[in-house]
Amino acid sequence: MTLRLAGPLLLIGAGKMGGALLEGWLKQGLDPATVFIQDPALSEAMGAFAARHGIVANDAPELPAPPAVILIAVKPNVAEKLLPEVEPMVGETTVVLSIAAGRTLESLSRYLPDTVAVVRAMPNTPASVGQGITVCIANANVTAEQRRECDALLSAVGDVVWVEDEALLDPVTAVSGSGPAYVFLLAECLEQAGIDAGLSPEHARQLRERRSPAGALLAQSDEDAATLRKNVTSPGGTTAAALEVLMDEERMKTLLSRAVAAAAKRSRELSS
Ligand SMILES: NC(=O)C1=CN([C@@H]2O[C@H](COP(=O)(O)OP(=O)(O)OC[C@H]3O[C@@H](n4cnc5c(N)ncnc54)[C@H](OP(=O)(O)O)[C@@H]3O)[C@@H](O)[C@H]2O)C=CC1
Ligand SMILES: O=C(O)[C@@H]1CCC=N1
Repeated sequence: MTLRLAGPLLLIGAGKMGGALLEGWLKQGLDPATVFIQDPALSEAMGAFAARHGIVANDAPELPAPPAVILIAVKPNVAEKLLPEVEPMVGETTVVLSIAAGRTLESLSRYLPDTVAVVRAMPNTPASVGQGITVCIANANVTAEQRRECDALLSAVGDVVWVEDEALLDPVTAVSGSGPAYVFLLAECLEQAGIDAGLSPEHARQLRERRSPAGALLAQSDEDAATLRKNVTSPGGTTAAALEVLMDEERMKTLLSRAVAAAAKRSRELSS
């Protein structure tokens, strides 16, 4: 189904995540004429992307009507400073949708009138290929229609989960928001390890590029990750030798637990 909103979409901050979402929405048929980008420091690539699609992008785009959705996709510290500027753009039916890590509903609402509808969401960059996951929470002003619009936008680029407990957003940020970076780090490390083991950089890269089907298998299989891992591991074989290094004394598990705990802690710090 083609993605449509009841009014314009104002994207404030078209960087890596805002850009990834926009790419996903256009792929899902969102009319670029309804999208406006406000970003004083648009990258050359995003500027060219916007121009190619005929999207108005500057530091103060003129909108034909109050926006249905104002998407705040700037860094968390910028989001806070920006909110007083956002206030005059909010129309009667506008919902302010923020993806800023750690920015709570309370801190987002602080600079807006009490009646403004605000949704806090945590997406991830696989949204650009329609395979993201976003976890959201709405404040009490969000109407069923506004929730439907946010849901439509976010489900156009992947799965959407609504929660009632805002504290969940910290571990969600640590696992799914930041999670793609851990997978990319693994890919980087594997590529380098291949080179260290004697592969040419070209071969190591080629083999890395072929690894994404493992993600597809994990997504499509009825088996859990541990079973899929065991399916690769022949007793006494090569995988077992590698996993002994990674899993000895729960090394990998401990390292990832520490990494996720550090990210969740940082998310909580950003809210204060
Ligand atoms: N990247 C990710 O995977 C995810 C990011 N997020 C959240 O999304 C938000 C954006 O992150 P990300 O896309 O990575 O960051 P980026 O820095 O890539 O994007 C932010 C963009 O906003 C611009 N900007 C700065 N000030 C303003 C302003 N006053 N008005 C409008 N635009 C402005 C930035 O310019 P400049 O570069 O000059 O500062 C940049 O182009 C963050 O709050 C982050 O927590 C959430 C989930 C995942
Ligand atoms: O690194 C960050 O703070 C943001 C939030 C999740 C992914 N990127």
